[in-house]
Amino acid sequence: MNILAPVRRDRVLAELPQCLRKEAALHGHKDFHPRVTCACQEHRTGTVGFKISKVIVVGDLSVGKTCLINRFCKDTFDKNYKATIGVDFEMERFEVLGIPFSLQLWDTAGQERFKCIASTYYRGAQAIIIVFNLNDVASLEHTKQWLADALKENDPSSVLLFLVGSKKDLSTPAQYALMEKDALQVAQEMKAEYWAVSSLTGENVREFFFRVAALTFEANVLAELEKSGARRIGDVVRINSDDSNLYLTASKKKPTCCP
Ligand SMILES: Nc1nc2c(ncn2[C@@H]2O[C@H](COP(=O)(O)OP(=O)(O)OP(=O)(O)O)[C@@H](O)[C@H]2O)c(=O)[nH]1
Ligand SMILES: [Mg+2]
Repeated sequence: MNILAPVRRDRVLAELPQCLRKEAALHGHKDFHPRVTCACQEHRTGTVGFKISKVIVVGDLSVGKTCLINRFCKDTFDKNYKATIGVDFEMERFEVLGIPFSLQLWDTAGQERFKCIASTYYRGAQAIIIVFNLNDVASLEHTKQWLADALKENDPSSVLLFLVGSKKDLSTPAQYALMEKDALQVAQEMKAEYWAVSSLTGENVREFFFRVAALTFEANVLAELEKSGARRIGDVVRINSDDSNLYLTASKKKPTCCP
């Protein structure tokens, strides 16, 4: 996909999409961070609009990673299982608060024999999506190992984590409620945001990826502002030759709306 192609109208985010469950959310704020909104209004988002953020999708074989990506990116669903061999990826271009923002979604293989090829692509992720099957408790238990492997190649302090239960259409409300209890606990332990989706019906798929795009964008802009802030603070000049202790930052230009 051409990175310079115009953003589809249904990939435009003007507001922060909400989390699924407050108990396991990366944050429960209703709106984007005020510094982010302000930076976007003033087009002070640095390199964010030109960057592509890497998102990796991991989890047991056949939990539905490929179907999840295909439902969002192509709006298709294949009921036949075709194992992913190694990795595959899709590009998705968004516009968040008026700024172009691209996600590269890496679909990795869950099968043990392809895992070592797939794991070489884990590095440099800004978000990790760990998928399990809502109808298979073992796949939930394995998510901790998938996370540990993915974190070996990434910075745990800056990467965003999402725990996603798939195939929601196959569980009854009672079965779902039981599984959700365990899944919320795992998500809290991992410090991941919890979602439950169905690629067959499309339930929550778009909402989930919008949330991933929005939170990754927000984290990117905040990091960019911190970097530019650090540069300004380091850039000092002495303004009074009589007082050797008096220093002032070089940039006197005040932002118009930032706190
Ligand atoms: N009913 C139902 N079936 C699903 C859903 N998502 C995936 N499946 C089915 O589950 C099987 C595996 O789906 P994939 O998306 O290929 O699984 P995967 O996690 O990519 O598997 P690997 O590539 O081997 O790691 C396929 O037969 C899909 O049709 C869903 O939401 N509901
Ligand atoms: Mg696959």
